[in-house]
Amino acid sequence: LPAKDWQISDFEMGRKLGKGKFGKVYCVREKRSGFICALKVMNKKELMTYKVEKQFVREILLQANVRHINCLRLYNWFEDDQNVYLILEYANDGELYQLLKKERRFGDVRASCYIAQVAKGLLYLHSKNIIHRDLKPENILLHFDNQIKLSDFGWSVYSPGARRTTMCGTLDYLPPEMVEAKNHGKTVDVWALGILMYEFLVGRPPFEEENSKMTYKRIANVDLRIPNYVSPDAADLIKRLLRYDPDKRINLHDVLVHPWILNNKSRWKDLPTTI
Ligand SMILES: COc1ccc(/C=N/Nc2[nH]nc(C)c2C(=O)Nc2cccc(NC(C)=O)c2)cc1
Repeated sequence: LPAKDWQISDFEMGRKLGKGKFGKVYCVREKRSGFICALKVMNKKELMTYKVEKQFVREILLQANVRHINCLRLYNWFEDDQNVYLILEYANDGELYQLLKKERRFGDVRASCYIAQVAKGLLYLHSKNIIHRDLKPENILLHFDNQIKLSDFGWSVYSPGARRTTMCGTLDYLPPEMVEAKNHGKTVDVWALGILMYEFLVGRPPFEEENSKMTYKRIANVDLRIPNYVSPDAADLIKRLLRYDPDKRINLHDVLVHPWILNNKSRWKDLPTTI
């Protein structure tokens, strides 16, 4: 990363955007240039207790080299005695999760607009041998004009021979090969794209159960139930994404030319931008 040493006094602190897993995020303005960005402040002691320094280093190394319209930029980072700071791209409309909660579920036009951009972001990451591995509405940020930004690369891995890690938080997005602790590759993100698409259209992930044993079971059996209000094209793509066998899952290039994407593309420009 460029040598320029940043420090907290280089920034005017704006509103607190929210609390991430290991730190707080603020909207800030860089004093000299007036540039608006997001500053993620992570307490060093906390990082130590949670033993996530490795994850933090990984987040920096991976995201610093990521340059794609659908991936949130990490411009730089710096530290002082108490904290480490990530200087991140600012996405105006925040977590997609909030919009999904508000709307309950998305129609085909909005869902396909977002799924196409997530697929493009994943294609780019996979082309750089980065597997995201933690795709979920909370990790997707919205910018003007319904622009999607994949964020939170703390769980991503560089090498294709991805190490199996225990997932904190939701199990809903785990594919069978992770549930059965087999080795896994980029196709874990294709499975997660299927979960995300189902959640956009139905308002909840497909294998959600009140306890994790049940969720595991339903994932391992790909016990998929698609409500009949889901359009046939959408149902077809969901089934092609949520294939048990990773090698049988549709690839991300074919997602972008699937009828559900092509038939809705012309109406993306008419989508109201989230206020
Ligand atoms: C509470 O309403 C909100 C509306 C918009 C935002 C915008 N966040 N934008 C961001 N740009 N770059 C980064 C990194 C972020 C970010 O982390 N936002 C964030 C962090 C933690 C929680 C939330 N919460 C929500 C609702 O978006 C957003 C944040 C909060």
